[in-house]
Amino acid sequence: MNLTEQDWSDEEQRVQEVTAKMRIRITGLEDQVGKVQSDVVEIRKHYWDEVTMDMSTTEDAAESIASMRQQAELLSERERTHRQAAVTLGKLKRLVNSPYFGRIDFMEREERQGEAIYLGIAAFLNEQEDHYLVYDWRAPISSLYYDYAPGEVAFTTPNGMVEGQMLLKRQFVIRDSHIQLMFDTGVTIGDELLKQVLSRSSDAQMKTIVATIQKEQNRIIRNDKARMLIVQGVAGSGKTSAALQRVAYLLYKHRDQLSSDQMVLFSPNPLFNHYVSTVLPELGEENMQQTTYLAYLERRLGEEFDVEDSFTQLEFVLARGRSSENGETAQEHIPQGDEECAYNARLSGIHYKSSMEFLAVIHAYQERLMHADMLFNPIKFREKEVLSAARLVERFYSYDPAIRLPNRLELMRGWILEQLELFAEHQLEEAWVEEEIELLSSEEYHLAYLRLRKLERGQGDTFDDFDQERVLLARDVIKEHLKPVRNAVKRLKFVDLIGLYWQLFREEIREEETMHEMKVGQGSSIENQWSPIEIQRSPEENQWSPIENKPPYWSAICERTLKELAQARLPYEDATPFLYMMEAVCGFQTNGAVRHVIIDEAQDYSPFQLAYLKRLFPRCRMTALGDLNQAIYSHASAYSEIDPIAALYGPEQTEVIRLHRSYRSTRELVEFTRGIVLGGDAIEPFTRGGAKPRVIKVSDRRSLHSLLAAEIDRLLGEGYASIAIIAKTASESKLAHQALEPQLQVPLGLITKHSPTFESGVLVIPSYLAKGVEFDAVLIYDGSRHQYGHETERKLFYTACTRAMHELCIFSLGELTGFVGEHLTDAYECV
Ligand SMILES: Nc1ncnc2c1ncn2[C@@H]1O[C@H](COP(=O)(O)OP(=O)(O)OP(=O)(O)O)[C@@H](O)[C@H]1O
Repeated sequence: MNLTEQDWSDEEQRVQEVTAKMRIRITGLEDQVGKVQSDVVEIRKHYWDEVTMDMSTTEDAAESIASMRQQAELLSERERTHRQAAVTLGKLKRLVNSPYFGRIDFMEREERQGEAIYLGIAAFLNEQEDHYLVYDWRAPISSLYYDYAPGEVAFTTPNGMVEGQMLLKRQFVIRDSHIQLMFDTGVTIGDELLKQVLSRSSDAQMKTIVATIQKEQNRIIRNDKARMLIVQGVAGSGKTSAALQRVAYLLYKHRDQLSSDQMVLFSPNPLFNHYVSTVLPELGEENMQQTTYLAYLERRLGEEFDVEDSFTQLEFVLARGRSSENGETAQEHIPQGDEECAYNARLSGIHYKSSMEFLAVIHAYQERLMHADMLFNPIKFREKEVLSAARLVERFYSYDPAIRLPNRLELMRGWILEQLELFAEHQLEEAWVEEEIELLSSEEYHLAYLRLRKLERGQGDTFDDFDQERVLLARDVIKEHLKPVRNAVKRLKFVDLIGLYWQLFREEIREEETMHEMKVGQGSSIENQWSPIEIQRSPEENQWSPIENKPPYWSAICERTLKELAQARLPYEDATPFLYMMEAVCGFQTNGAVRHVIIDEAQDYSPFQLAYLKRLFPRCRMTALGDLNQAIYSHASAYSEIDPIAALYGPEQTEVIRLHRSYRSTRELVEFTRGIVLGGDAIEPFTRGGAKPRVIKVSDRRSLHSLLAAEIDRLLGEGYASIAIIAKTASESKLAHQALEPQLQVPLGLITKHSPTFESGVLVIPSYLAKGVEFDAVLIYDGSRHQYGHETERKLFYTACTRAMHELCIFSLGELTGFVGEHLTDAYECV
């Protein structure tokens, strides 16, 4: 389809006309924003001058309040107008540079003439506001651009389906208000433009893809039906991109009911949060809430526990077989004997505690606690028991057994607070109270005296001041000292949650590990006490355990769990089950305000974690984006066969969309990386060509570092802006950074799990932190069999290699990893 000179000139003229109108609108809006801004300043400055305050009579007071309200309303109306005008101005300023990227000529059925529809990142109307010069890419009619080639087409509007013919489809690249590229296309979105976009240099921030959204990605973006939308997409297939455009789409479509703070994105790490944070603002939308699952766990459990993060857990798992990563030749270290047992036990524990089976165990346990086995911390005050744990248990089971656990605890809370009141009365004559009163300052005495006078008012002179004052002060002292206990009771700290979790693993506890040795603390408040009592049970009851099918290494799992708990440490695999059990007992915390939850890298969540999130956000729709080939954690993945995750809301409410085409990397890179994983044949490369990956074998670390430095120089010389040296672990990254930094002419960044952001340039990054992000060139620090030898490391290696957009180079200290099998010999160059 050849474009004529006339076409170019007509389109260029239209761009000039439209952008001229935009400029006029911008000038008008700038004036308006300036004026409203000064109105706001003026109103604020003279706020009280305009308000008449007179409280002498009821009428005057009412009038004063009305005048105050009027002034406040005026201010907030002006502020709102200012905000709206500023937002529109921002959008127009972005539009004027590149007003649109696509055109479709659509002729509705029964009509005789087509209409040219121009699509941009925001809508723009003519002066009379009765005709769109530019349509928003999210408008119903715009879906034609993404879903169809010219021919018979249809789109859905709130009033039903509209059918017709697409007569023309044209794509533009417009910069600085001039057309740079323009072509007509016969396919949905022409590959030419996409190729051009993808061959750009990568950035430390993700870009919007609205001009080149692919048909299958559009299905994700515009899906409005599924309660649970699961996307299984290969590396680089645009899952994150589609998810972000989806957020923008939903905010547009439901703009009257949905705001950005009702949408939450769960990212793999804080670095990623920063990486995606500019996409929505670029589209003129506010960012949704962004968090990580880890940050959530930390918020809920961090006060009481040292919660392990997922990266530390992963580092533990990856440490298999490596005792030293610092030496010239790292020693192969195979765990032996007890050490091996401990390693395997942890793996088995990680797997089991993340499974739906363990979730079912907690449900069964919850049922059990309705009738037996509940544990409480005794209520203590000044080292003495006010209420023993046995007394609390007795009280708990005296309530109607049909009452749910959280409601029963609610009743318990009220009862304990009453008991504390009675207890306080009995303390009035205690010697410690007298001692505390003597230590009070004269100011506190004086305050007590004033309060006493107030109490005595109107009661004659019958009081004995001295006695009354003493009682008053004593009450104050007791109240103050009991405050932490009362607060702890209000927060349900009398429930022995640690003991309850421990009880799940109790059978295997060895005799000599008595309760006393396991106490967490010795403080005087119930907050830091852990002293569960033994409950008298019949022998049959004692044998009860909710865990029927015990996983391998069960007794070692129990032992480890107990030891960690005793030190107030919560391994990552225990954090979610603990939280779930805690809420099953004390009541689930839910967030009903959030309407959309987007989970990126969903394959890294266990079925258990997703079940927890479902509970946490009961009114939300979920979008889960993942790739089983990038499941790097040892726990069961919610994405294994997609079954566990699909079962979450049931088949009627679930939709699965698969993306097979990879856009990030060149065809050569995809042809190589897909050979690393099993079933990789289904991964389709996009037709952007480049150099084959290179493999460089070295015999020692010294040559590794000098060859790496030379490769970095070469890549910088080629003009690549972002180059990552991907090491397997944090310690390997540190080692690489230390060795390479002195050899480079440019700054070398080191990314750790604490890094909040990253910039373009050259950096060293551990493999698991590179998830979700991309670089122009990737250098695998050591892709040897020694580093990537175990089957569980295959996906980590694949994830690292798939971060590259244009170039990939694998260095290997010794024999190359077996994941690059013989079938791939032709797919790379050996240097
Ligand atoms: N339709 C598109 N138009 C332009 N670029 C695209 C398109 N789809 C994807 N891309 C680009 O491909 C790259 C990979 O996209 P993205 O990070 O969203 O993929 P992903 O599936 O989340 O990857 P991974 O699972 O490997 O992290 C990005 O640079 C993105 O901009």
